[in-house]
Amino acid sequence: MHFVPANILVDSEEFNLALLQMAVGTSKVDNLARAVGMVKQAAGKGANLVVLPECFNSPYGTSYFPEYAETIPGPSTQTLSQAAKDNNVFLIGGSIPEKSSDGRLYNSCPIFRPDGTMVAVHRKIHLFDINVPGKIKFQESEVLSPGNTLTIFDTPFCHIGVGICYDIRFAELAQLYARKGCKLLVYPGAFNMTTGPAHWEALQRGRAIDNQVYVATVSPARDDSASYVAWGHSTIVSPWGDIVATTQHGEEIVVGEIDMDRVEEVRSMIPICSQRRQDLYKVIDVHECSENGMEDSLNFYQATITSGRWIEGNIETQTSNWEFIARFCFLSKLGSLSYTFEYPVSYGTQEILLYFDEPGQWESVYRSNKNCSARRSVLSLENNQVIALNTSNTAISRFSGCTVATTNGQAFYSCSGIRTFRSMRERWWYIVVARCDEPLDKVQGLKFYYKLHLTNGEENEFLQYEYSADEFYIFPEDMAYLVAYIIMMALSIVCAVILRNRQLFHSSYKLYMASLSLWLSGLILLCIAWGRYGQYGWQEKPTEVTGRIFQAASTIIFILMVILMAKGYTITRGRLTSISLIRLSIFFSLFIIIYCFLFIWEGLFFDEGLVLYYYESPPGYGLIAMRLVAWLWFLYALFFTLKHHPSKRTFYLPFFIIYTLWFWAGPVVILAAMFGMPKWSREKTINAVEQFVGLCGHLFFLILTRPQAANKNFPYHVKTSQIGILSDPADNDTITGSSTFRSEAYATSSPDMLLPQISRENGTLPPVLGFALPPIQHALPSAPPI
Ligand SMILES: O=C(O)CCC(=O)C(=O)O
Repeated sequence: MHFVPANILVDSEEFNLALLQMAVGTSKVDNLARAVGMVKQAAGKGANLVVLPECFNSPYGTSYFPEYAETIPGPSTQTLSQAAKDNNVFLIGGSIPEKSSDGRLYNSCPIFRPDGTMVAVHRKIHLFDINVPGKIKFQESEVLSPGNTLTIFDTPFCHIGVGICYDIRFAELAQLYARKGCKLLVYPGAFNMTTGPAHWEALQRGRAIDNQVYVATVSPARDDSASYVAWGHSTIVSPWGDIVATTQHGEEIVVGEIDMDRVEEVRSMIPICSQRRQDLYKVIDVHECSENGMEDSLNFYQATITSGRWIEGNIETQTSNWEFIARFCFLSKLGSLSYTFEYPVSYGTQEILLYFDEPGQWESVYRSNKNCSARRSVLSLENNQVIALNTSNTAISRFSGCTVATTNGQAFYSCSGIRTFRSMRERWWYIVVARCDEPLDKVQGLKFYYKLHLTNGEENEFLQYEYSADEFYIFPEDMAYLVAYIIMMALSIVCAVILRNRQLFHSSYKLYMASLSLWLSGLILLCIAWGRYGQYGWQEKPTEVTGRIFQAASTIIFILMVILMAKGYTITRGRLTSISLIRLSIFFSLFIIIYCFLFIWEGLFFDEGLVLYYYESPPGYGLIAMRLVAWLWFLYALFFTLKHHPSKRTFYLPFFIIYTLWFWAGPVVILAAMFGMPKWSREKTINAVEQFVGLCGHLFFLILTRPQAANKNFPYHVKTSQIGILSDPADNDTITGSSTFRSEAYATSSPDMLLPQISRENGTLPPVLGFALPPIQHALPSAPPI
């Protein structure tokens, strides 16, 4: 299996932590070699987790950072990755000056698993800018930029939160780490000879006692000749606040045992977690906070809000004790699910169940008749597919990150945690909340608030991080089409102006412009929706649906235009028969109604658990059928128009071929995608094809109707001002009747009356705005006077 939560390794209550208080010099190569040697020694001492100090590959100081900075991944992280792998240890790589792709510098801590994979990089969040007059002045922000994210990673032992040096002064960060389930906080640091003796140990013990977690700090060894003299004293403090292991300031490896039972013991003796007055104060991770945020988190509503890769909602059921809440497609070395759940303790133990897309898993339970226990039984506890949301110390509860809080006299479980997923191919995971141990005679249903954040890869991977893998590339696809459409819009406006000056700006061309504008507006909305989704992780459904409604309207108008032109409207005839108008009205009303049904169906009945595409629905099939009926109508109309006006075939032949392909391309690709394509590639493929088909439809129209002399297909040869004259309102209802233009209306043979601007020498129209209008093509018998 390629997609394992990181903590599937054998759970362990105790592990050995080694702090490498190493001497750092001016040679990066020597520093790296020294670090590798010390990692090996620490592993030899039985360490499972090894930590390097802040700035271990470069001297500490703002003047050194630009010179020593390198990219991540880069030479230093490659060396560390190999060291972690060679010694089979988790390795927290202290910190190194990092140069990012945009040229900014960060103080960054890379973290590695025992297989050498880099699982996270923590960029120092709080920059060390202080001024203690006469003692020390330091201004990291002169050269460094701050990181913007909290960093927690999974080990088989516990979740670990990471900060760098000055970060330890911020109690809120440590509180959030603890609330998110961390039982060990690690701070590579380099305090100095002023603040070191005064605060180093006190801060560390404070963070440990406040949060009842282990805290470890790791300093470089002291070098009195350096421009910045480090304090040393790397230390491990227990949740009780006592020193587990420490040292002086020389180079040394400090090893201490971390015992998870000690955390639970301290927490049960002094239960500050459950005594917290969250009704009076709260520490909030702002990235987790939507507009309503945590303030509403203890209110329970019937409604479920499911939006984007941040997913938030409240569920309360009367009888059901197994509720599907979200799905996500992972494809990365580092997918993650961060969760917050809150629910009344009186509801027993609710569990998170994680299913994946194998036949024996999701397919065997969703919409099946199995009861809750049978559905739960397909999951593997060893693979951490069940997370019991309570505070007990069993294997499935221990890492749930739950505490008990009391609000208005009612006790609530408040749980926050992270699970990681690694996946070599696109794989869906389905998240369910259930309560299967409930006695059958006393079904109470479920009641919980939830907030999930599902991500793929590293946070700086804008095109992937917030997107489910089935949605990768939709945003860049749409942006590329947007550029193409903006160019096409500009060209179309130029052509429209030329045609208008020539009095050839016909209704059919206006329909084209309307369709183009709607498509472009829809595309802009889609780009906004997908772009903001990628940036913030909240799917902007209303913007996206409005974009799609605009594009649906564009398609309907375009089909109307194509059928009208096939009927010869504005080309060989000036008006439509009343029967035609009635037929068109009925057909297009039906088209609009079916589109409305599609959007309503999608809003009300779309079943996320079945991974359907919105065309896989009765209205979706109805739309495909309508498109094919429209094509038959188009054929029929074209046949009669060509029969009566064969001279127009230079326009109608390419028109027929291109728009036949246009009518068929969408349905064929949609059906092929529905029946022959993996589910995770459908949405992006159909999106690309829909945009491409839309683009081709508009582009070919623009090409066929471009007002240039070289355009032999140009369809319009009657002025807009003459349509009224040429159409005889008294006449009705037949395609060949006098509602059609008389053939001479677009013939060269009546230049004086109909096309007075024609150059008498060569039969071409004079150029307008640099374009020359096409030559008149039809040499028909001389015209009777109108
Ligand atoms: O907070 C302090 O006193 C020292 C912090 C420091 O040295 C650092 O952030 O690198």
